[in-house]
Amino acid sequence: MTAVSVFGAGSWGTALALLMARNGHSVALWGRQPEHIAKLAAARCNERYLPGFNFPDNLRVLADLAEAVRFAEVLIVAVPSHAFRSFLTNLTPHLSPKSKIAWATKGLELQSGKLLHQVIEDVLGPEIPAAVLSGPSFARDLAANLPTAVTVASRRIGFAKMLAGLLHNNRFRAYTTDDIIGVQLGGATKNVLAIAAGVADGLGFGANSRAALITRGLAEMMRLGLAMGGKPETFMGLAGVGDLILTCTDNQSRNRRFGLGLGKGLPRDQIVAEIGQEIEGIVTTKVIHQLAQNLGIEMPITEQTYKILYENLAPLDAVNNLLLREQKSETLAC
Ligand SMILES: NC(=O)C1=CN([C@@H]2O[C@H](COP(=O)(O)OP(=O)(O)OC[C@H]3O[C@@H](n4cnc5c(N)ncnc54)[C@H](OP(=O)(O)O)[C@@H]3O)[C@@H](O)[C@H]2O)C=CC1
Ligand SMILES: O=C(CO)COP(=O)(O)O
Repeated sequence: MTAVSVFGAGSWGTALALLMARNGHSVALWGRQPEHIAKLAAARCNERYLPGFNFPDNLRVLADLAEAVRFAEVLIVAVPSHAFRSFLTNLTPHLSPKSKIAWATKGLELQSGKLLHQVIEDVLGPEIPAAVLSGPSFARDLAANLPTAVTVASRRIGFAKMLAGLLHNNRFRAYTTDDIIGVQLGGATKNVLAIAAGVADGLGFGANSRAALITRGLAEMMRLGLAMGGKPETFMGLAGVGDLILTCTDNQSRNRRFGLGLGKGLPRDQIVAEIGQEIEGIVTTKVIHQLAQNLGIEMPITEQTYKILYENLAPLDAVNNLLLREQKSETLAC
């Protein structure tokens, strides 16, 4: 039995806390709003973000950050990417020399374009053991104990294995790798492509378009990922094509639903309000588009998604822009 603290009491933090508590570990789930945490404590369930799944006795909820850090050496961050650096800064004074940090956040830092392990190095230094968890995994499916497989990446493979061991059970497989860059870029880029897939479906373009978009989206993900130092096999694995397929094809995805709304012509504010949860791909589209420009990498689907989100391009015009591109070789373009 190991003590683990999970930070961020949204849908994903709650699902991960549930998983590890069900595995018999002693788990603390921290959230930033004392009123929200009081409701979780009273209901023994997260009615706001993950209704219908009761907390086991070995899952405690906390609103005190220092107490949550003291509770465990293994700390798992599940706050959105826009809050990542500020959250780490708040965490710093409470860490012990034995603290190990993992994150399940999918995204990059907007202002700097940095990967989140670089943000960890900036704020916590290079010595702290660090690992990322990613892959095709909707919070509700995990909470419902439906079979799920993910990837855990760390440059310290011993820590990756330890974390995978905390998560692993007969319904949840956690594979390990040292490709911390590829795993993060897969998880970030798929959210942009899920918005694009939603747009295509919202426009009523159907199954052929969706399959083409996923496949050419994977080519974009790989071009960027390889240029930034990720390994090809990572993009062909759970954290790459696995999560891309999941998020582009199932309406549990908030990024896909956001795109669906845009494709149907609904006002952006209305879609965001109706979803009522984090839509990481909105900010990530901006970051990935900037990275692609800086590195001179062709990412046409990302570019058109960027234009829809940030330059008011009509979704139909964005699709036409993609279809009207010059004819080219499929493999050379990758
Ligand atoms: N849901 C899923 O299926 C999966 C999500 N992820 C990733 O997990 C991350 C978290 O998303 P998810 O849980 O789904 O989002 P939700 O919208 O379900 O919850 C977001 C949570 O983050 C909290 N939060 C927001 N800002 C801050 C902050 N500044 N400091 C601390 N906490 C903050 C919110 O708190 P409050 O309620 O107080 O606003 C809320 O608890 C994202 O990067 C997402 O991509 C990864 C895999 C699966
Ligand atoms: O990352 C996820 C599943 O792997 C969740 O996707 P959304 O953030 O689009 O809901």
